[in-house]
Amino acid sequence: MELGTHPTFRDSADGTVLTSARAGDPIDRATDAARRVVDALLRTDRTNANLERVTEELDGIAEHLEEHAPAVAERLIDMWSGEGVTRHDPVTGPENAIAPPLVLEGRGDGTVCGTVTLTMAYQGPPGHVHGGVSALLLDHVLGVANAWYGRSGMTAQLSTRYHRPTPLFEPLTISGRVASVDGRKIHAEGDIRTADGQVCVSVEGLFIDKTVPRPR
Ligand SMILES: CCCCCCCC/C=C\CCCCCCCC(=O)SCCNC(=O)CCNC(=O)[C@H](O)C(C)(C)COP(=O)(O)OP(=O)(O)OC[C@H]1O[C@@H](n2cnc3c(N)ncnc32)[C@H](O)[C@@H]1OP(=O)(O)O
Repeated sequence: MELGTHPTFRDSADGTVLTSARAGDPIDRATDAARRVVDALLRTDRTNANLERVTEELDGIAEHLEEHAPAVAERLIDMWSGEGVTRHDPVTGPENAIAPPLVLEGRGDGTVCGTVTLTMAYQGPPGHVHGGVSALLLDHVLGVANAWYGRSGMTAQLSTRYHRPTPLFEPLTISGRVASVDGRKIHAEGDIRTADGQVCVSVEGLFIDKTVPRPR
């Protein structure tokens, strides 16, 4: 999706979903299964006697997928075309097992937001979200907020304030918006809140309008 075709708050309805739907496609179902494996590996008994067999089976699955994979250069072109843009990123991408995945909606006031519950794979301090993961989520949400506003840019600076530990296993609302634009400089801000509205993390980001060419 080129930015020119990306929905903005001026021409799209409040509540427009800005991320790719997690569909029933085989790739989305396989990626969901991979997320489940990551979580189960973190939770399973460390002395589970079947871990050798688990390793062999997972290696077998990886080998099968690799045998059916086109060259990286080819995939890099294909994944940046059409809806691909929002299918593979590490925050909202339904095809990326690293992504929670976060679903984002655009609001009529220019804000984008989404709710997500993070599990063990995203842990930093005991029972809480890793600070780098919070920064990753917010960086991306600000990027999508820029697109919803009608601009796009590279992150030049992301100032992050951690107000209180961010809980795992609880719904978190992540939101972002453009605060101001000054030529090529896009100032955006956002935060992560608990269900009762407590701010855990807030960010201010400076994005510089610059188009990085996509592989062709
Ligand atoms: C991504 C777009 C996708 C669009 C698709 C739309 C669909 C929407 C769907 C989904 C959204 C996806 C959302 C993704 C979000 C993720 C974003 C990232 O992860 S980005 C990767 C991490 N960031 C980098 O790798 C940057 C590395 N740095 C650079 O490339 C350059 O330094 C860059 C582009 C930031 C600036 O370089 P220069 O050469 O273009 O511009 P100069 O002249 O240096 O700066 C311009 C002005 O900005 C100031 N400036 C630059 N960097 C600054 C800084 N760090 N702090 C303060 N000011 C800075 C300068 O002082 C200058 O100001 P004066 O015009 O003189 O007033």
